[in-house]
Amino acid sequence: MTVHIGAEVGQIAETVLMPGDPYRARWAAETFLEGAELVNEVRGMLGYTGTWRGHRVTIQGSGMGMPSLSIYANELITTYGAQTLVRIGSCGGMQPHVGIRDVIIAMTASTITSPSSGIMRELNYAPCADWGLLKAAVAAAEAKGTTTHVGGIYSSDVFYAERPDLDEQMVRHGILGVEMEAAELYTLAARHGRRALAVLTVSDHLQTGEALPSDERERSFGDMVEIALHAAFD
Ligand SMILES: Nc1nc(Cl)c2ncn([C@@H]3O[C@H](CO)[C@@H](O)[C@H]3O)c2n1
Repeated sequence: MTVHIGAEVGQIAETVLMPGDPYRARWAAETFLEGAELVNEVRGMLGYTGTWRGHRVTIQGSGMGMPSLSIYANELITTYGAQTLVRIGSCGGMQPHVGIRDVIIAMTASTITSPSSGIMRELNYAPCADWGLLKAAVAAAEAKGTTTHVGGIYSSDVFYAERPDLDEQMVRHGILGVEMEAAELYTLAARHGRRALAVLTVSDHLQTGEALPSDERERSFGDMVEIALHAAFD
């Protein structure tokens, strides 16, 4: 066990899906995994391990924001030997052609700052997804007929942003959506030679103000989880 994860070493699979919301970890485990067992509930950040099509998978909540994700990703990588980490979560759409319910597969993740900014100092490091995971995720999404967008996203430190000038530059430069975890996940995976990807459902839209009705969120998130599982194992 670690400071923040109560599982025994061996109870966490080499492949880990990381939703921000621990209750979504429980829902995804109950919906997609066989033999799912609760392996973590420290601080209520639920984690489950089971199998999908015979493949061992852990679904572990990351919490909201890069500092929280950094804690769980570091411990999953360094103590439990996680090799593949796929963030599954929601994001806000930032382009007119990106609709709510669409899925964004994040090639890169821009930030103003991240937990790794301190060691990067003046280096403008470019966090990017694992190509093999990204390629498999796109193939799975196309096979499912899910409307998908592949490109750059923005990992913000705030949900209640107050920088319309930044939003303008991000939209101008093609940023597809905003969330709060992927950039640090990609950076940590690169640091430790692991594979990482973020598969996101557009739940809100910053331009149109549209939001996914709560009763639709579950089904939309189901497509995202399936894409993430295929990405990891196909
Ligand atoms: N900044 C931000 N903005 C919008 Cl429009 C979001 N839509 C979903 N999220 C994600 O959902 C949580 C915030 O509700 C965070 O974990 C974040 O990754 C968003 N985060």
